[in-house]
Amino acid sequence: MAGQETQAVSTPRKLWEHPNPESTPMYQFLQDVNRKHNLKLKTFRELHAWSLSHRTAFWSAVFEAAHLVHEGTCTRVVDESLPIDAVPRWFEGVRLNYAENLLYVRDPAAPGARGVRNKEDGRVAVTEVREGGTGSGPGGARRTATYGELRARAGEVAAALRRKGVGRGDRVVIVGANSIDSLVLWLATAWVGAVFSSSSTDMGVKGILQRTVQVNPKFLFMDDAAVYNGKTVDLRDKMAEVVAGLRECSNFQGAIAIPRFEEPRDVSAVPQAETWASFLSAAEKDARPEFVRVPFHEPMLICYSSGTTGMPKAIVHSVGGILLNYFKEGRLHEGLGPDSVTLQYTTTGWIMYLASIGAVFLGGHAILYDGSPFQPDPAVLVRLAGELGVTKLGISPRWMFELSKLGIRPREVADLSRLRTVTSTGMVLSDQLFEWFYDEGFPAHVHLGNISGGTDIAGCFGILNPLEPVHVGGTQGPSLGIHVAVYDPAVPDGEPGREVEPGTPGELVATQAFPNMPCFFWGDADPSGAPRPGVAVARPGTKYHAAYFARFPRVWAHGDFCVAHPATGGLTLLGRADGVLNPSGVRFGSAEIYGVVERRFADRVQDSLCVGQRRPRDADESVLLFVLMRPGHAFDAKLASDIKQAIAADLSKRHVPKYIFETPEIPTTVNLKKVELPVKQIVSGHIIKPSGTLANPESLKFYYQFAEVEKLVGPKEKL
Ligand SMILES: CC(=O)CC(=O)O
Repeated sequence: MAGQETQAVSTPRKLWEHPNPESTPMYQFLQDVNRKHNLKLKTFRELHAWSLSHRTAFWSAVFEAAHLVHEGTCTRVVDESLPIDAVPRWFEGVRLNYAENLLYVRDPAAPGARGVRNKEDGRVAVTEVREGGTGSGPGGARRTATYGELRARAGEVAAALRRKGVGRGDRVVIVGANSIDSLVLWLATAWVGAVFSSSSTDMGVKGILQRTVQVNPKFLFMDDAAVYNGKTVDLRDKMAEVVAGLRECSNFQGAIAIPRFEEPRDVSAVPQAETWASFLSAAEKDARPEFVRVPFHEPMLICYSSGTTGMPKAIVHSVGGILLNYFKEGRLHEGLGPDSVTLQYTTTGWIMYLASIGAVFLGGHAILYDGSPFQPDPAVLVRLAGELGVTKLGISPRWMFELSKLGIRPREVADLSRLRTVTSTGMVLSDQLFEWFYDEGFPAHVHLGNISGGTDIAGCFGILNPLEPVHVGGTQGPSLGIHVAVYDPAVPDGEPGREVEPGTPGELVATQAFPNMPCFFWGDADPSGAPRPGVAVARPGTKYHAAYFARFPRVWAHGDFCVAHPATGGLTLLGRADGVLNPSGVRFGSAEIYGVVERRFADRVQDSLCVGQRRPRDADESVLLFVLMRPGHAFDAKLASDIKQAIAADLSKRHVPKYIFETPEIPTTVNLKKVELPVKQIVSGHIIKPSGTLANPESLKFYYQFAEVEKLVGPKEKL
């Protein structure tokens, strides 16, 4: 597809459709809406259109279907007259608690005043699998917790937090694994009305502090060790450095070391640190505290944008927004429920951590995996999915790519008969991986859901739905209740945007408010810190507005470049908007180039990075493509020329990069997303300060020489 030209309207290959759509929660929800509102909606698209034109009715229906444990009476669902940049409040008058909703269900008939009953005590809620604990390798571990155990443990930690003075609005941070202990801490933090924030143990100290200092936490919890890629890492030195960095935080009271193995490590040499056991012992006899139910729009979770060039944004999400949106996505779009067994591969430092534990909210069983997805071998997650009867696997295109290159066919590795859904996010899912998934990878009955959204909305703009088929390429379509549109990228910043026709690429925007917009950025709205009990929550400030509303007035610009398919209505992501390539005025996404390299050269090229170069002296933008070779394969002029020819043939001559070079390393975030923006800035002549979010900041040094690319170009275009 070329730049701003319109795509030919041919329907891509159909890969999957639901054998019995009427059995799905999405269909049942549609019928409920029809009954209640005397409507005759038939299709997902009709339901989606209604969800936009009747926002109050739609979100009320989601609220009712979710059976949220709450108190208070909703005085207004939302002021529909407010534009999205007013960041309207939702469900005013409703108070609720995140942990309570994960551990209990609403039951007005239950005895007692709270109108709730336990989620079944004996049912397994979570299974933690540490790398190596998959039945095939030594040294690993598995643990499970039932709903009863989770409730007891979270209650005990909540009591300890209360005793230490942690309450509504205080921040508690963890640097920990995707483990039961981390989940227990999250539940306990939410239990007392405090705000939770997590980072992964593989982040560098600078990255952890760039995130954590911003939110001025009362306590840091940190694992005392980690396992990754077959290695055990002692984290006590890192803990000491993080504690030292947190001393500048006025609220900070100390660190608690969580034992990652049976035997806790001695942390007596870490200043201001105590063990998990000593932290808990102080509150041993305390009664489990009452849940602190907070207003719907009050903060529950802080996550961070990757901030590949500057400080990460500390994005604050509300308790109500998270719960309601997760019900909409998990239950309606993905069909999850009490019978579900989910495995979302993620660290605690990525927004997918929320999805990783989401099954607990819906009464299901969440598998928490900690470690490399390729240890002891690349089929490990497939075997685990078969063995534990996983019904939904959440994974990334990178994982599928590696399996496809290694010739691993998941359907031949394990019994995947119980698997219903595989979701993929983190990067653009190429067309060839869609085809691989059904032709070679997974059983035909599995629903492949390409999803896209992100940390900013703790959810998705483009998502799967069971009422429409899956075709090659893109997400199936928009998420209910979110008015997604594609705007003309040629409109200058700050000027009113205009929608482009389906088939024409542009910037992904949302035009109407939705409940899972962030409440504010920490430190942006209210530098003094937390909301105080009884005081209204802070409102978004200038950084928030600059992040989303500066591009087009009164419209949320998400920073993604995408195209809506004219025939299927699917939404295909083409890359980040700030990475859009624009040589000679032709705009296209880097994902289009990656698709060709992946499709045609994956046997030799492991990965690639494509950026635009525009220095002050340049009249036009040049496109630079960097390729990372697979071990044992050499880069040469012939390969560069073959890649150029393939891009010309598959896309157009105007897509062909001006230069192709070999690179020794591609910069990525700790969540393994490759990052283009710092490289784009570097090759355009800027000196940048790498953010602590990068997994390999040193890799950026290589790219500075390309600011003077003309001096480097030899006959082979190779360094
Ligand atoms: C849902 C997502 O979009 C997750 C991410 O890649 O940030």
